[in-house]
Amino acid sequence: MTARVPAVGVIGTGAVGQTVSGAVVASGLCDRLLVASRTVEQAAALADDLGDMRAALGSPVRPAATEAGELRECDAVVVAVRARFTNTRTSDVRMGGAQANAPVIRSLAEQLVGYPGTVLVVTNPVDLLTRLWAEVSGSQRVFGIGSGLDSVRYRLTLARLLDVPVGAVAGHVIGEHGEAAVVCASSTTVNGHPVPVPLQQVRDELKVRPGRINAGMGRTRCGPAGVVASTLRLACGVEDGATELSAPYGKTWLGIPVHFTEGQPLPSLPPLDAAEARQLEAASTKLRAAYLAVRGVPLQPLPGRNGP
Ligand SMILES: NC(=O)c1ccc[n+]([C@@H]2O[C@H](COP(=O)([O-])OP(=O)(O)OC[C@H]3O[C@@H](n4cnc5c(N)ncnc54)[C@H](O)[C@@H]3O)[C@@H](O)[C@H]2O)c1
Repeated sequence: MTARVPAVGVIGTGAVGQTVSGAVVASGLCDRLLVASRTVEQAAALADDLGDMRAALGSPVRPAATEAGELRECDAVVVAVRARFTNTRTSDVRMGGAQANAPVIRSLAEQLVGYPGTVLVVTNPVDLLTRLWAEVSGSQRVFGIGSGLDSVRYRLTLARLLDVPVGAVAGHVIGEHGEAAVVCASSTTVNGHPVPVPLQQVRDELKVRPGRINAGMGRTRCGPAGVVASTLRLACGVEDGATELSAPYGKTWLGIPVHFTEGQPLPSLPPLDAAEARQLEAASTKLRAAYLAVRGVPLQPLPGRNGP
């Protein structure tokens, strides 16, 4: 196993990009952390701030600002960009970013065509935009962060409802990172034993939790950053294990468990009961249709230099 990864890149210096970068510096994952954003000023500012963190912690990670196209030398690149738009949706909220974010993802993926490292896409709607990045760039190791966060929230919620330690709970949320998420209750265990899952209470919490975090502090950032940081460790071969990632499945891309051994990914679907299998098929149908619209979004000039 690799002790420390040579270089990791982060594109986007907003809430998620900042928190991911801070987690990488604090954890000492890599030798160099290269950050890029819409403007060089944003990237330079984050690199300076991370430099302060590095000095305070004595971290080995050396941060530097760069441009997205220069990230080829990195072992892994995290994509946490967001176009400037106002999301007016009250349901299926993540889909609200499809038309605005697709041209940005397409443009960045074109700058990294054939990139051989791992790409972790965070930008929503993540299942569609991960697929878009993979198809535009032709890269083979492209995964989306989303179902891993849903699964962490599921295990936390179930542990609270059943009054057991979270580490005792094993279970997945797969499918779409959004309204069509599938809670794999039938294969969920506590200390290795099947348990009755209070599904409605779980679904209610999964639905309101992101909105509650957003309402309280503007954006969700620590949860996604934690999932990105742990996935970087798996994908870069620092440790073996599994997490739920958006990856090719059947005729679309959606969240499924992926097991990494020395950085090599192996997707594997958990056993599903009939209702869960139907829900997964519905998610797949929804994402296939939604992707057609995203793929048709033409490349537009990048947004101006004002704003986030
Ligand atoms: N998948 C998940 O689990 C999950 C969780 C939280 C957030 N998200 C998504 O992650 C994305 C980022 O969220 P955020 O809160 O950090 O957004 P944010 O608005 O705080 O930051 C977005 C960043 O992207 C940068 N950016 C915009 N256009 C760019 C371009 N062309 N090139 C480079 N950088 C560019 C902006 O300058 C800004 O630094 C959003 O789409 C959000 O919905 C996903």
